[in-house]
Amino acid sequence: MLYVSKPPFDNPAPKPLMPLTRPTFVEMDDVSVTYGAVGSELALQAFSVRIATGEFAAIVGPSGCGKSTFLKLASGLRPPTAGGVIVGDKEVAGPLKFVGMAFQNPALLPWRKCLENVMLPLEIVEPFRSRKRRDRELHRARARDLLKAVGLPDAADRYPWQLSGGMQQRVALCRAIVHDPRLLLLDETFSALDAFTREELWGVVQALWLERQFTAVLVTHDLTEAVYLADTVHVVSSRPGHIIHSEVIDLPRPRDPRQRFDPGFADTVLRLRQKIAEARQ
Ligand SMILES: Nc1ncnc2c1ncn2[C@@H]1O[C@H](COP(=O)(O)OP(=O)(O)OP(=O)(O)O)[C@@H](O)[C@H]1O
Repeated sequence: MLYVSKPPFDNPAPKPLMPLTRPTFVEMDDVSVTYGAVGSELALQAFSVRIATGEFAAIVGPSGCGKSTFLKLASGLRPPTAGGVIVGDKEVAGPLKFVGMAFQNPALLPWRKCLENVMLPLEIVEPFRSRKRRDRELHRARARDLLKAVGLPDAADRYPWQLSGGMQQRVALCRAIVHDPRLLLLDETFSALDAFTREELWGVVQALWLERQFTAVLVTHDLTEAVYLADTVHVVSSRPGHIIHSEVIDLPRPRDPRQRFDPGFADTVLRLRQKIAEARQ
């Protein structure tokens, strides 16, 4: 059972802890990660977190506190040095097939048209891979439908370099979810975009998440983005990172970017900012 503080929108002070009843999907207990020789570069220490199935969680914290390291653990790209990492009821023992990832850089393959970029995971991840030849047209339709869903109906036959940065990031989001991942990891996915494009992409991600109901974890430096998108925001201490504050964001869905000007929203952002400032001291 996950215990987090209740949303504060009617009151600037955090409310007492309350239970979140959905089953846990990502669970880390007392995790440490050391890079290099033992003890030389301790990135995470005593890091514990629970993220519920279908939840949208955000991880925020000072630069270098271990946010990306957390994503490597959750995706199975890196084992913990100590402690346990359970995702989807199983101890993580290697890269997980049911994870989708989108990064700050869309990292699309420039020699492939957008449709073929979106289809890439279907060529790698089972069971799609084995059915690649037989289901080729179905896979193309799947990718094409996703491009339509994110507002890019005409991008399928264009190359990434023919699109704007925001359009490329939409294509990257399609690629991240085309294989129906149970867990979507977003590593500063919106941080290189201009303010308007970023807001548009928040809406795109929220709509995809509401429709498909995967578990999502967003790592970001943007507290407004975290409060706007997440059900729960976790604040990580400075290195070696561990969670020092967790807060439920109880705004109704679907959320509207205009809500960020509400006093309660601003109070929450300010409080999280204060927590990060304390973490840096
Ligand atoms: N491959 C590596 N080898 C050695 N040290 C590393 C490696 N990757 C990360 N680190 C160190 O581990 C710590 C945590 O890094 P990480 O990238 O997880 O932090 P972060 O919170 O995502 O940083 P930022 O907010 O700046 O992106 C940092 O001190 C970093 O220098």
